[in-house]
Amino acid sequence: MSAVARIQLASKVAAPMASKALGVSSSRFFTGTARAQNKVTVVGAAGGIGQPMSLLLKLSGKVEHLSLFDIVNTPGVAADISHCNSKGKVTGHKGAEEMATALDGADVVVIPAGVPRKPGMTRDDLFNTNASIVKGIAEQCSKSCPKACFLIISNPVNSTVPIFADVLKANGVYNPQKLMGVTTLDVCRAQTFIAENQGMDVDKLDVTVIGGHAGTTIMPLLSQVEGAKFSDEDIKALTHRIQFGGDEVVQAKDGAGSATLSMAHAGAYFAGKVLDGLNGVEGVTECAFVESDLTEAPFFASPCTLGKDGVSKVHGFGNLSSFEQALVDDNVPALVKMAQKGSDFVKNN
Ligand SMILES: NC(=O)C1=CN([C@@H]2O[C@H](COP(=O)(O)OP(=O)(O)OC[C@H]3O[C@@H](n4cnc5c(N)ncnc54)[C@H](O)[C@@H]3O)[C@@H](O)[C@H]2O)C=CC1
Ligand SMILES: O=C([O-])CC(=O)C(=O)O
Repeated sequence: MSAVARIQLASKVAAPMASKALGVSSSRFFTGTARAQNKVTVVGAAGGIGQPMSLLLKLSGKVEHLSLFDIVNTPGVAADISHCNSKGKVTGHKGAEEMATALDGADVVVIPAGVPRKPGMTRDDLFNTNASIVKGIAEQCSKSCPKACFLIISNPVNSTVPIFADVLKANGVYNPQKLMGVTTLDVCRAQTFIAENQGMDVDKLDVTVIGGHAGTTIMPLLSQVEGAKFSDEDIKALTHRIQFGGDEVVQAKDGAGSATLSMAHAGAYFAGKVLDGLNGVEGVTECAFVESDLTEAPFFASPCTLGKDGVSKVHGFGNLSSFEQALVDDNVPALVKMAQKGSDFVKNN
C-alpha cells in the first residue's frame, strides 16, 4: 500500500482532528496536519523504545529528516527503517564522535536513552546510571541544537527533566517552552483502563493526568472524565492501576525490561503533536511534564498547548475531587525532592 493510501485509510477510520486535544489514540495517530518539514533526532534510537518509535515517526509522514543516534547499532536500524515507503529521509549516527552531526539543526530531539527497570526496582533506582547519560546528552544538545524542543523519555523523568533544564541553563540556552517530559504513556493507560471499566469508546475518551511520572506522583483526574460514573472502589483501583501500569509491564517482562511498544506509540504520538504545534496547527493540547508554577514543584505535568515555539500555555488542572486534592497534597513534596535531586546532581558533577 502506498504511503498516501495508508494515511487515507487511517483518516477514514479516525475522527477528524478538532482544535482541542481528543486524547491519545492509535486511530488518530496518522491524522495530524503537519507537513514533513522538520528534522527530528532520536537519541537512544537502537533501544527497545527507540527502534519502534523511530519506525512510527517514519510512518507518520511528519518528519522530513529522521536522524537516529545511539552508541550502538544505529546504522542498521537506520538502513532498515529507511526502506519504508513513507515521506522523509533517515540517517544513522553511532558513537560520541557522530553525535554532533546527528543533532545539528534538529527541531525536535526525542530522548529514550538509558537503562530500563527490572522487577523490584523503582524508577529512581535508575538515577545513578541515567542521570549522567542524560546530562551528557544535554551538554551536546546545548552546543548542537540549542533551539530544539527536547522531549525526555529517560527515567526517572521527575529528575531527568530538571537535570536537562539545569545543563541548558548552565550553558545559557534554556527555554522552558522547549523542554518537556513525556508523560503520554500515563494518558494512554488511563484512557485504556477507563474505557474498559466504563464500557466506553476509547477513541472518544480524554483523560487528564497531572503530576509526575513515577508511582503515586502520576495523578489521573477521573472526576473530570465526561460521561463516566465511578464507584469509590473503582476510583481507587483505577487510579492505582494507572499509577503502577509501568510495574505491570516490568513484572510481565520478567527481567527483559519495561514498556517499549506502548511507549514507542506514546512517544511518536507526542512528538507528532509537538511537530503539529511547531508547524502552526492551532489548539494542540497534550499533558506534559514542564516547568510550572501551578504547585510548589518546579516541574509538574498538566495540559499544555503546543504552538510554534513549543509550549505556548501551561493550563491549570481545574476542579479536583477531595480524593484528587489529597493526592496532589501528598505528592508535591516528592516531586520537589526528585527535582532537587536532579539539580544537585548537575551542581556536583
Ligand atoms: N517516560 C516514560 O513513560 C517511559 C520511560 N522509559 C524509560 O526509557 C528509557 C529507555 O528504555 P528502553 O528503550 O526500554 O531501554 P533500552 O536499554 O532498550 O534502550 C536504551 C538505549 O539507549 C542507548 N544509550 C545508552 N546511553 C546512551 C547515550 N549516551 N547516548 C545515546 N544512546 C544511549 C542504549 O545503547 C540503548 O540502545 C529507560 O530509562 C526507561 O526507564 C520507559 C518506558 C516509559
Ligand atoms: O515503568 C517503567 O520503568 C517504564 C515507565 O516509565 C513506564 O512504563 O511508565
